[in-house]
This record gives sequence, structure tokens and C-alpha cells, in this order.
Amino acid sequence: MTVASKTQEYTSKFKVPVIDFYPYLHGSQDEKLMVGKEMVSAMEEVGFMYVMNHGISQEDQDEIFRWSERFFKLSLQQKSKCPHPEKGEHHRGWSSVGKEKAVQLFDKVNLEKLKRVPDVKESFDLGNENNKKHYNIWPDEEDIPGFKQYCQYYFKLCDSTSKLILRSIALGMNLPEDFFIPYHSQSDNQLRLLHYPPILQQDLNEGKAERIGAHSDFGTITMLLQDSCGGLQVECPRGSGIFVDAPCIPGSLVINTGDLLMRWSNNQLKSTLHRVCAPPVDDTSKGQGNCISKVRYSVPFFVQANPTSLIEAIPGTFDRNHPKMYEPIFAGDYIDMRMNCTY
Ligand SMILES: O=C(O)CCC(=O)C(=O)O
Ligand SMILES: [Fe+2]
Repeated sequence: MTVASKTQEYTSKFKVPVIDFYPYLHGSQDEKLMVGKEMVSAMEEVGFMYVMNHGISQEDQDEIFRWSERFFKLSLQQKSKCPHPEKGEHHRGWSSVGKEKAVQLFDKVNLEKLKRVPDVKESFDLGNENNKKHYNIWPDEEDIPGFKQYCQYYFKLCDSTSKLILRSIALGMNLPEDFFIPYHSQSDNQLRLLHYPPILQQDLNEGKAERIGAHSDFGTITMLLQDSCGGLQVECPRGSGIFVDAPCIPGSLVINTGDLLMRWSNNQLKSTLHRVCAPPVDDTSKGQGNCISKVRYSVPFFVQANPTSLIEAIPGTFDRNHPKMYEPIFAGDYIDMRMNCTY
């Protein structure tokens, strides 16, 4: 069977599960537990899920996309006033197209090879305003009045939503509901605005450029808003090398397990490869030889444990038959090591 026909077969067979969070927010203890179990089984089997009725209103979702568009439409000179620092671990400010490359590898030789195919995206990253080490790097208020204020509000909104999601996952793992909360007390998360400019479809298809190459996320979980452009794909089944589409479901958050949570759960919860590839061709450029893809905007929120949290196998994820797979590690050391590979 060819890869193309296998992809077609898998796309119809395997789907990223859709979970309704409403019963967790408004239901009885039994209903909450049921949602937690659904989430945990999605994370065990696929590592990805769509979550509906998560509590972030449609208005707020639309508003963050509007701010993102406004930011990326600033002139180069205006965006250059808030540059991302050279070192990857201080993940704040504006990264121009080609600056960052999502990679899966840790060794330098392959890293350099992979970096030759650029990720055609630009991003703006921000974190908790209280983080003095990795301080935020904002554009000039006069260039985009209100941007900083809205981003800070949206960061807090995602942060409180993330705490509910973490509670639900803990329930689903038969842990005390607040198990993950002290490990995330510093809200050392990262909000990222992503803009994938239109690009020659041919370059994407021929592997001369990528939107975002196959990678897994580093932290505890990621909560992603995507626009209707398309192109997000998830490896499914995990380890198969086959990527199935994860199209936009309006209003949903796409939530996936990060590498640290996989390690923390002794591999019970899976962190899965995903990528953004060629979206459907923009109708306006059809038939002109060099097709231009649509523009894509997305807004991931990376939930990360406190840097000083010691991450070791969660009780209940190991026993005599399932020994611990990893050495304990500080969350901060792990995240910094992964971030420094991408710049
Ligand atoms: O743009 C997207 O939808 C995916 C972004 C992503 O996977 C990431 O930033 O880690
Ligand atoms: Fe990702």
C-alpha cells in the first residue's frame, strides 16, 4: 500500500477525539469524573483532543486573533523594536520568518541539516508578567495601543482555563483533583501568536519550505486555537509516520500532551508528533501556475510546570511490572534544554 493510500485509509479511520468540557464545568462529581476519564483516554491513545465548551468565549477567541493580525501587520521597523533574544530559552518577543525552527532532535549534526529547510512563520511570544528572568518584550505601546493589555488579559484567561483542564486530567488519572496545581503555581506558561504568511504551495509540497515541521511540544499540555485555514496534522496512529488532518472545529481548543507530561506519567499519556503543512490552495490564485497558499493564524498556549518542580513518575503510573522509565528532572532544566535547540 502506498503512503498516499494509507494516509487516506487512516484519515477515515483515525480521528482526533472531540470532548465536551461542559459537564466538567457545570456537572456533578460523577460527570466531572467522566470528562476526566475521556480526556485521559484521548491522551493515552492519541495524545490530542478537541475540547468544546472550555469556557473561553467566542468573543475572546475572535479578539485575540484580531490583535494577532494587527501585530503582524505592523511594519518591520515597528516589530523590530521587540526582538526575540538570541538565546532560545528566553522565549519572548517577535521572531521574524525563518528565525525559529521546530525540531525534534537534540544532536547538533542533524539539527543543522534540519534547519536548512526553513519554517515559514513569524511569532510573538509572551509569558507571565511576573517572570523577572524571562521578562516580556513588548512592542511600543504607541505603535499598537491596547495590545499589551489584551494579551495580558488573554494570558490570564488561558491560565485559569488550563488549571481546570489539569484538574480534570488528575481526576481521570485517579489522582487528587488538585494534584498538578502546586506544580503550576507560578503560571510560568507561554502564549504564542503565530502568523504563517502566504507561501508558494509548490515550495511546501516539494519540501523546500515548511510551515512548521513535525515536532512534539515540550511542556505539560498545549491549548491551541487555530483559524479556518487548515494544514494542522497529527501523527495517528502514533509512531506510524502517517499524519491525519486536524481541521478547525469552530470554537474548539486543540489540546495535546507535552513531552514533560509524558515523562511525568511514565509514558502513560502520549506526546504526539504534529506539524503544519500545505493547506488547501487559496481560490484566488488557482490556475495561475504558482499557487499561493492561504495565510494561517494560530494561538498556542503552552502550559509549563514551575522551573523548580521536580518531575518524577506520578504515583499510580509505575509498579513492579511497569518500572520507572526516567530519572527525575527539574522542569526548568528540561524546558531550557529543549528551547535552546530551536534557535
Ligand atoms: O499553528 C499551529 O496550529 C500549530 C503550532 C504548533 O504546533 C506549535 O507552535 O507548537
Ligand atoms: Fe506544537
